[in-house]
Amino acid sequence: MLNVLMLGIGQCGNRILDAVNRQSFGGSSKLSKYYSRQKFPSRVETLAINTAVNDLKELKFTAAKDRFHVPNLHGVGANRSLGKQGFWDNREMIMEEIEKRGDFDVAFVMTSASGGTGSSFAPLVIHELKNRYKNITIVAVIVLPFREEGSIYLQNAAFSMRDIMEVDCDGIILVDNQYLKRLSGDIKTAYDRINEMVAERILFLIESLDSEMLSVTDLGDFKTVMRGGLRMGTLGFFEADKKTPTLTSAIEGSIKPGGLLYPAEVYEDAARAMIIIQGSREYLDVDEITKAVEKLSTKMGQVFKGIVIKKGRPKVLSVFTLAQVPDLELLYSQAAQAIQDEKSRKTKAKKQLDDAFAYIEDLEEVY
Ligand SMILES: Nc1nc2c(ncn2[C@@H]2O[C@H](COP(=O)(O)OP(=O)(O)OP(=O)(O)O)[C@@H](O)[C@H]2O)c(=O)[nH]1
Repeated sequence: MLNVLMLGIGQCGNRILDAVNRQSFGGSSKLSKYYSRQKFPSRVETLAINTAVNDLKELKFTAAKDRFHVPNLHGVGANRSLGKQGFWDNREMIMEEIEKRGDFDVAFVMTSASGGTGSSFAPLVIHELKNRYKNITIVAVIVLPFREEGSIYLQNAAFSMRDIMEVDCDGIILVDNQYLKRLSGDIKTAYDRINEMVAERILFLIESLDSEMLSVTDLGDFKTVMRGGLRMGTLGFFEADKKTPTLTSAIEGSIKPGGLLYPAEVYEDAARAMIIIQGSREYLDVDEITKAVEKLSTKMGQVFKGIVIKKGRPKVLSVFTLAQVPDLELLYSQAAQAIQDEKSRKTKAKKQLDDAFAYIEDLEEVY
């Protein structure tokens, strides 16, 4: 049995974790957490961490014991320097809260890249986890901002992603708000929908890694995929319905833009992949699956496949890492421009104030 840790840090991370808990309680009743046990296949511990107590209060499906407020802080207002300081000041308390939950094989650390709390805590937490749990696999689930959210969010995203790569995280699963905002007109519904999509995919992955598979993929394979290419990638998903003509088209559907959490030309850009198919035995033709996956392997290099017998029409999850991420490069160039603009705005404002003060430089107040 896998021991899984799921951390949701900052508001965005907390909300995704709440969506995970909602789905794993198997219902939408606000009261479900009081009387039902989570339906995880593995031993899964969830913990929401935040500097803002109100963000934690807003959660509906995460038990009170799984919400940790870093004391004496009230959010860090998108300031990553304050966030890092907040983590260092409370490091032992935060890590104890995690460690008292026992040993773990794999951790998912979920956060936005662009706020203050999650984006500054996540790399530091990952670093601490790597030191304290020697064999743990750590995958960060990182939400990129809408590009029009402002210069501070953009610069935070750029620096926090670099910090996460530097702490030797096993891999990053990218979720792009900008790419996914097409799912809904208003922002609240878009958030909910995005969070549900992430939760559904991560739960599917955990369940599959811990299932008796007809064809096996395990945590080791997952780690190999995540460490491929740039060590960053994303997840795709496809649920077959009556209109899906073949299993092959369901597998191909899982790497099409509609099911991805981050824009990628999978055939062109993927470095390694893992395709997991779940469904009733009558739908799962192993030869067909093998052929479809082999076809993908010729384009992508290594592709692991997993087949899980589970009642229902086929559902396919694709996990892949990328060898190139042109969209991310664009985000970095936008961030660099935003930092320059911010700097020159500051210099200009300071000069204007200095010029104003210069008028009274040699004068005294007269009464
Ligand atoms: N997908 C998704 N994105 C969210 C959600 N809530 C906030 N975001 C995004 O997260 C970014 C802001 O980060 P937050 O998570 O709110 O910030 P934080 O880590 O709590 O840090 P501070 O508020 O600065 O202390 C923005 O890019 C938002 O668009 C959510 O529920 N879902």
